[in-house]
Amino acid sequence: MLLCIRNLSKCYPGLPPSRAVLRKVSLDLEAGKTIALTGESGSGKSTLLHLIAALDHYDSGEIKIDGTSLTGLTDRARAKLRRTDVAMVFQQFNLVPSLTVEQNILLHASLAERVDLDWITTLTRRLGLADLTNRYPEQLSGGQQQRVAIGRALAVRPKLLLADEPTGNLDETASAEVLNLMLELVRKSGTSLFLVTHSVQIANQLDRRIHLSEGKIQ
Ligand SMILES: Nc1ncnc2c1ncn2[C@@H]1O[C@H](COP(=O)(O)OP(=O)(O)OP(=O)(O)O)[C@@H](O)[C@H]1O
Repeated sequence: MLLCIRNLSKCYPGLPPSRAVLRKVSLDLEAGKTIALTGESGSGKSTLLHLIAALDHYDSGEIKIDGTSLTGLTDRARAKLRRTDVAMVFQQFNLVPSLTVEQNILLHASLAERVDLDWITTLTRRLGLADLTNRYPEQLSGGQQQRVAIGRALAVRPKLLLADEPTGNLDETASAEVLNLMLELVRKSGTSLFLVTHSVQIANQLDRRIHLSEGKIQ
C-alpha cells in the first residue's frame, strides 16, 4: 500500500477535542491509483492533505507512506520526504516569479538531485509548454501556470502527488484540460494521486472517491 492512514485525529491548538477537525480517519491508497476527496468547505480536506505532506503534525493515529511512518520522523526526514516522494500542486500555482518556465520545472528535481532530462522533455512537450520555456510565470495564463506546476511536481517522479483544488482558479475549459493532463501524466509515471476537489464531476473521473464530513470519511 502506498498510502496507509489509520485512526488519524487532529485538533487545532486552543480547541477542545470535541471540535477536532479529523476524528479517527482511516484510508488506503494503492500505488499508481487515484483518489478524490470531497467535502464541505471547512470539513478538513486541506488539513488532511497537509498532514499527509508532513507539513503539520497529527495528534494520534498514523500515516505511512510506502511503509514509512510519519510518526516520529525528524524535521530533516520530513523535508526529504517532501523533496523526493511526495509532491504538491496548489490552487494558487505557487511558481517562483523570478524563474522561467524551464527553471521552475527543473527546480524541485534539481534540489532532489533527480534530473532526468528525457522525462522532463516528455513532460514539457505533453504539457504544451515546449514553446514557453523562456517565459516567466506572469507571462502565462492560469491554465499554463498550473501546467508548469504539474510539470515541476512530476519532474521528480514522486510516489504520491497531492493536489489541493488544482483547477479551482481556472475556467471550465482550462480546468478540464489541466485535469486530463494531470491524470494522463500520473498514470504514465506510476504516481498515486490524492486530489482534493469541490467538484463531484471531477471526483468521478478518478479511481475512487471519498467524502469527508464531521471529521470522518463517509
Ligand atoms: N491553523 C489553524 N488553526 C486553527 N484552525 C484551523 C487552522 N487551519 C484550519 N483550521 C480550521 O479547521 C477546519 C478545517 O479547515 P480546512 O482548511 O482543512 O478545511 P477544507 O475542507 O480544506 O476547507 P475549504 O474547502 O474551504 O478549503 C476549519 O474549521 C478551519 O477553520
